Amino acid sequence: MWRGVVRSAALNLRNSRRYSTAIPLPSIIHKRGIDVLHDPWFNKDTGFPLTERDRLGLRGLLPPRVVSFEQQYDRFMESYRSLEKNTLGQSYGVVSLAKWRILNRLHDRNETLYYRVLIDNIKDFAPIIYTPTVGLVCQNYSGLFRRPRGMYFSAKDKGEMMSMIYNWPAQQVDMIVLTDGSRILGLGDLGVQGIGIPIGKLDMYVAAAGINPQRILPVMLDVGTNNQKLLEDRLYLGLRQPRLEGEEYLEVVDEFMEAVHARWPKAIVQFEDFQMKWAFETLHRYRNKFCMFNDDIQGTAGVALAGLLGTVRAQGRPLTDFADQKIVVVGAGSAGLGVLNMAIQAVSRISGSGADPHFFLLDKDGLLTKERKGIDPAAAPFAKTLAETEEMGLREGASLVEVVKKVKPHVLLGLSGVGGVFHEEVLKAMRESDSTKPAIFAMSNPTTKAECTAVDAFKHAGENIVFASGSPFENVDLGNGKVGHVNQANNMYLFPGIGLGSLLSGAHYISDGMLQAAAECLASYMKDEEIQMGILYPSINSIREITAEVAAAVLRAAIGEGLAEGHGDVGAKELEHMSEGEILDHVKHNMWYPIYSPLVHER
Ligand SMILES: NC(=O)C1=CN([C@@H]2O[C@H](COP(=O)(O)OP(=O)(O)OC[C@H]3O[C@@H](n4cnc5c(N)ncnc54)[C@H](O)[C@@H]3O)[C@@H](O)[C@H]2O)C=CC1
Ligand SMILES: CC(=O)C(=O)O
Ligand SMILES: [Mg+2]
Repeated sequence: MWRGVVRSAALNLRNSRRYSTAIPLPSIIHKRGIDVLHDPWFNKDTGFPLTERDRLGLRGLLPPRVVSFEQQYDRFMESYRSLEKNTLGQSYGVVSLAKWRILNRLHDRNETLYYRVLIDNIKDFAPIIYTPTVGLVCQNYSGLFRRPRGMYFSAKDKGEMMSMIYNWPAQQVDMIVLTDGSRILGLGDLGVQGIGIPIGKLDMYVAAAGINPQRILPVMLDVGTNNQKLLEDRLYLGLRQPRLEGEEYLEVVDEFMEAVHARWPKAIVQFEDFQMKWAFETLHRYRNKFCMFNDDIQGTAGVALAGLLGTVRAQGRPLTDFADQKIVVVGAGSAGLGVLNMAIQAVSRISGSGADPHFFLLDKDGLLTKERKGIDPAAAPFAKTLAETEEMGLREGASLVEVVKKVKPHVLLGLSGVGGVFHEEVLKAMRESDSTKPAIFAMSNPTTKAECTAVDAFKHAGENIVFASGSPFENVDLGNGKVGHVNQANNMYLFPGIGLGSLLSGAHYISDGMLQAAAECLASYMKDEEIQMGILYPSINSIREITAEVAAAVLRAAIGEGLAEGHGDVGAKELEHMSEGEILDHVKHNMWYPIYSPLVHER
């Protein structure tokens, strides 16, 4: 048994060494003695070789035996597997928080080992450090809090941010994920507790894009919360005040962006889980000024578009038929509108025609039409005209069931944040779809907010559907050896590559062309045989490979548009002269891989 564990771990180590440099370069450290053991960036626990123990003043501070990295790895995995065994039969919440705790303790102690186990076991661990468990962690963050991670800028820090940013210990930061906690997954306003999302997203950056963990920065902008329960919670760790609004709010975000830009002008800032009004407002405000993007609007759009194009291929039709697909989008928020924007642009590109009438958008009040009172300006361009709805026998505010029955859509796509909104009647109505392979995308997170479960989708909508969800579900056993494949339609397939490609390009801003290149790369990644089997996205086990491809596509687009200025010692001219293959190699070469590097002490 034990030998088996060792063998498979060794295999994993070999497999994932693909993007590593053969001999690790030394890392300069300014600490000695016990401080080294307490620094998770440099700590190797019992793995410090004797010579290094001498050099860093560690002799006597550790038990005498030197344990190899592989042995440390196996020891952790054994503890993890026993925890799994010991918590069998307990509730989802108890088990997943226990798993999160054991990983979090390793994260806090030894980042090199943490990221290695994460990379090698990404399928098992992504659901813990990312959706769905990260949602539960955010909901319980104030109680779970032990050690800080990332930075917190609050409404009380106005006027101080330019100096505060220098409190961060790293010289260089490449990637920042920023939230104000106002719309955490489908869980609503979680205030300061939303910091779990930037932490989880940046873990995915390290695992998928190989961003060096010493160069990432999770950030919480605490401008208050409108969540009454949190305001009354005695453990709540954030500001106890209602959210700032209007100019007061924007002044805080402006000051933060200026401070980041002043210290790290080339850092990429990913906006994450902002409520819709601020998601769109900040994107418009900063996108030409800073190298930033909004993952919920732009990352999600690319992943959804890749899935939508996949469903056309799954029907055995050419991509030009995308323009004929009838798509019902449920949720007119930042994610749903982002998807519609990108899908409509894709229709124009593919078919050469203008805006397309085959998209139907619903929000909490049903079908959106031009008749809607007080329609949000961002949603207005997608509202149906009276003539269009009358032609379909529909009306303003028609229910989802009515819309599905009348439209017979090829695709039903949920980004509503409402669990179970694709109920039995809706799913059964999808059996009358005009598609030979109707597609159901239940993209809301976490699992409790998915518009339907995978089992219900295959049970009610039929076995010939293509199914995707934002959080992972197991494949569905359809009997007689048949399997209903579950895809994970999550922006994790794009944001790491968008971030890495943009970083290596050194572009001043992230253009539509760079984002489109990312989506197209993902869309063309899967082979026809896989698509025929309903597999629209790569396995999460190959997330490092797909991320390298996406990053290379983004970098190529930046070079093509003349936006690339280069990064580090590779300048614009060198990038321009690289072939496609060389660009991909350049990306891979820049992906950090967790191995212990020799530590050299400098005063
Ligand atoms: N799978 C993925 O990669 C991603 C998933 N999401 C998920 O999408 C969900 C929505 O995110 P945002 O658009 O940013 O939120 P949002 O709050 O901006 O928008 C939610 C929209 O859903 C609508 N809605 C609420 N109840 C509804 C109902 N019963 N029927 C139809 N529509 C209803 C609202 O009116 C609103 O238009 C969240 O659960 C989030 O986790 C978001 C980004 C990426
Ligand atoms: C995946 C993601 O970004 C969200 O659910 O908000
Ligand atoms: Mg998000």
